[in-house]
Amino acid sequence: MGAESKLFTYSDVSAHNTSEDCWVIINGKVYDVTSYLNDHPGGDEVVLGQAGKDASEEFEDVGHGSAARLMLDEFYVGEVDPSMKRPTDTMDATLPPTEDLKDESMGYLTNKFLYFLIALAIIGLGMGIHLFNFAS
Ligand code: HEM
Repeated sequence: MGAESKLFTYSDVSAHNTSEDCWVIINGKVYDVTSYLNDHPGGDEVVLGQAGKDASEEFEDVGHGSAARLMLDEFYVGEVDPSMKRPTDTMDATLPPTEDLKDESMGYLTNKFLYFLIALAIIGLGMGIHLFNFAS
């Protein structure tokens, strides 16, 4: 532990996603729970559903007691590289540009409508002058 902890990226961990090789991330720590799958009181399926992923929320939601928390040490293999962003964070980060694009296309349409109005006004003005000349 400590300074010697091994650092993994999210994609390193995601490669361990089977019942023969099952890693999960809980609160920034990486655990190899392969040997525990069959003994898990909540069943192997729920843990396998989180294999290779960040299971922090699921682990906390269940309200695991101190027995479960103490047990985690046994399976500890390292930490998630703190410089890495969670994949979901990266996905969220792509949302604003998509919104920007939408805004831009809206702006483009609004501009077209403005040009159309200006053209109408010029034609209207031309016709007005024409009619005025006729009248006088
Ligand atoms: C990966 C490390 C995990 C360990 C070491 C672990 C350990 C345990 C232990 C010891 C219990 C018995 C109750 C307690 O002490 O709190 C338990 C229950 C349970 N666990 Fe986990 N668990 C892990 C992950 C998960 C995950 C990721 C989920 C859900 C996605 C999960 C779902 C459950 C459920 C639903 C129960 C309740 C079972 C019941 O009371 O019938 N566990 N777990």
